[in-house]
Amino acid sequence: MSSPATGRSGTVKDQEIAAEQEYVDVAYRRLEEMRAAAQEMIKEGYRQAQAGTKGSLVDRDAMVHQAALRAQALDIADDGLVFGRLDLTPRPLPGGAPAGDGDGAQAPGRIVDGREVRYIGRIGVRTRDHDSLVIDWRAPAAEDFYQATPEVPRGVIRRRVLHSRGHTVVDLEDDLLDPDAADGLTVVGDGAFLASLARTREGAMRDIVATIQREQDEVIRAPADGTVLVRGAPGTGKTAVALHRVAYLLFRHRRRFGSRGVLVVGPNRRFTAYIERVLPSLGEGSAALRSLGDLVDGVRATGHDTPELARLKGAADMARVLRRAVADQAPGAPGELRVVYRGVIVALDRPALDRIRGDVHRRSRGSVNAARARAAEALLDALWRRFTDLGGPDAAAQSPDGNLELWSQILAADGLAEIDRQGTSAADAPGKRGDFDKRVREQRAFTDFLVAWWPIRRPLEVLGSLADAGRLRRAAGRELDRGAVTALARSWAALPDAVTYQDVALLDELDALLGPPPRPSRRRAREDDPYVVDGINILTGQEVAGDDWEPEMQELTTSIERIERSRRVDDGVAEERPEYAHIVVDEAQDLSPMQWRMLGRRGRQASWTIVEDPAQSAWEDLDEARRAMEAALGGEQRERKSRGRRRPARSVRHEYELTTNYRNSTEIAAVATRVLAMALPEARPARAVRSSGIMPVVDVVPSAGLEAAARAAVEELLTRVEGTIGLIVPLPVGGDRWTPADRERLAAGLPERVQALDVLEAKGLEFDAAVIVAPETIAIQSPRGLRVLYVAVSRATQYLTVLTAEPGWRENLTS
Ligand SMILES: Nc1ncnc2c1ncn2[C@@H]1O[C@H](COP(=O)(O)OP(=O)(O)OP(=O)(O)O)[C@@H](O)[C@H]1O
Repeated sequence: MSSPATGRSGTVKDQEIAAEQEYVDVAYRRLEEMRAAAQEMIKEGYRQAQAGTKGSLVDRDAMVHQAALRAQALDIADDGLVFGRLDLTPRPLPGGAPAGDGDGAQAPGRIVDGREVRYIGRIGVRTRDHDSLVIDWRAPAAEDFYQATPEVPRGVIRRRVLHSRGHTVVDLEDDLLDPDAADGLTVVGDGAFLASLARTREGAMRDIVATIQREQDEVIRAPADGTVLVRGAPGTGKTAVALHRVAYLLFRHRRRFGSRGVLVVGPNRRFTAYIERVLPSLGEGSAALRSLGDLVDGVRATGHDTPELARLKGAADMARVLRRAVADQAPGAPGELRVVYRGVIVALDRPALDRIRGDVHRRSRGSVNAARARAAEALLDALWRRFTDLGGPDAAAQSPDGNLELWSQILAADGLAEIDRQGTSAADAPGKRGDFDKRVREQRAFTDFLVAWWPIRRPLEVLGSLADAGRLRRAAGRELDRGAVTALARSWAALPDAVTYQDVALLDELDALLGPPPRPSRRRAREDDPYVVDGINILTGQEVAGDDWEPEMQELTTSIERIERSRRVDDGVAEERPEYAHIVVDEAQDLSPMQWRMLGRRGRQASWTIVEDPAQSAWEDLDEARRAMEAALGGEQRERKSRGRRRPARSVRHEYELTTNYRNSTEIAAVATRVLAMALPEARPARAVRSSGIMPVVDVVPSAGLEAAARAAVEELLTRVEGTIGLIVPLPVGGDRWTPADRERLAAGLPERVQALDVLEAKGLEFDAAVIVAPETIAIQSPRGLRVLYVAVSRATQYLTVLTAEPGWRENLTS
């Protein structure tokens, strides 16, 4: 029989802790040796470099890089290396479970007293003889730790969680899964897991490796292909699970995901700052973590649009508007082209030029900037046609030099460059197309026109040009009404200084339409290249290399540096848009169609993990966003193509629902459930598991006194909680109250652990205590106001204070 020691015998527990400490000490000693070996490898790499040959530099590069990664992973494991122990009925591992690339993937445990014992930890640790000391939590042999239940024990008799501080085991908690097989096993525990949920929040999310629950583990270990779609109410661990899944994928499929990269996308910068420590604490520093406002290199969103503007900017229609904007002529483009050929003036007027522009655009979608050469050829075609219509070839044949002098003067008077006279007397087939093209291309009148008429455009400049309401109206088509045009044009007057989160998706769309700026030309400057003017190739806008051009000798770099270099920023536009092997999208219910398009371009070959709670969505037309999501995942197309055939791996969908709320106390969850019932009567709330005995407070105060009451509530809470406090206010819609300046004033002089934020900024975050101001305002600020309020009231772990100016809201929230 097992000897339950819970609550009765501190001594038994102390003995158990001491025994575990001995084992943990052995693991740490071995970890120390492994760290020393990694350091030795780094030194060895540098020693090899001293040989100085290229080959040894490459070896050094690889060796130092690998060793540095290893050393980093070992350092990270230093805190709480071992956190779990399984005692199992001995049995073979499920045959041939694929081993990961990492340590300890298939390590069996040790046999002790007829039972198999496995220790689970942050990384795999083996003895010098390759016996397993600690199994990596992501390895197949660790699955039982998370998956076993009393109903399906999977051979597990006892599961033990070790709580440590640094290298010291401070507490234990056991689950007895198979009492019949537990003879002689001690079982201790006092609800440490639930207690850990009530811990103080320090403002940054922490990893949950030691306490991942079964339904969460299923998501973490879900297949690597296709799309994993995770739904769950606030606090069910969606974000935590998504991040642990990244660590799992990188461990089990290091080659596939490590080299092509994993992108984690969160709604805003505050959120990415909140979660940024989780992956490094799991030893994974290689995933790119970006907010929706930081996905385009060289651009940084500085604020949010009002819900109304956000809806306009996020709608799928905007893609058509931008396509038309790109096809419109650039600001300052000349309206007429005049060249002289052998004494004949040939001109194209605005309508003719517009037709040419339209034609070239139709053929150059996605590469508008690179189409300047095509535009030049189209202009030459049109000029030639015009010239032949004028009977030019005959005239030119009769009078090779014509009245060149006269036309030079006319051009100069118009501010156009003088034509180059050199070679004009050459008589090679005057009046023929080849001669015509050559001589026209040589004229500054032509080349200067080309540069101004088909400029290399940048996304920020194009979007900024739409601050001109006339220009935006031309691009708007039927997609935008008058009011929308005015509102949007006004919002873009702030560019390029104030880019919003929604603007970033539009900039990415524009970048995709414009294409990258033409590649630097490696063509040598040739005397006879008509498009090289003053050492610049005007088709590409790049300086042309001279005769002394040599391929650059690049210093050998680590692979990380090379990746960085390939994503270098040029003038606010990424040279190459990075594509990823896996993309994690958090708070996906809030992505607009335009944002989905932006992500789709980064994951054309990717598998996806999408995490969402439709009940928290601030987006009005979920169907439109859903269609955009499907398009981003490539689902729609592939479904059609694969009809009747096996679905390709990429389009496979795995759906999961998380059902337990680990954040809110049951008392706070009850308030959230009331708001959910108002927002979405048919929705199912998650089950909260921890009751605190602390009742939420709803106070009614006059509207004018809300700020003072909020300040007082925060000051009071500061005396009650040690951790973070969120002061959550309505959006600054209308612009006269709850502005960023107001929020700053509200938090002025308060400690850093108090954050004053608007309801949308609070998405995904959590606090020990939250003060929600004016729920009545939040609820009506946007068509989805009640869902936004639901987000706000589900942020706190311990204390919730709501301040309202409407007495009815006390009832709404509490009775
Ligand atoms: N298995 C677990 N063990 C310990 N803590 C957990 C566990 N699962 C979740 N948590 C904690 O619960 C809290 C909520 O998790 P998380 O923020 O991931 O939830 P969410 O579903 O993303 O919430 P929201 O929808 O509000 O963004 C976090 O503090 C997280 O660390």
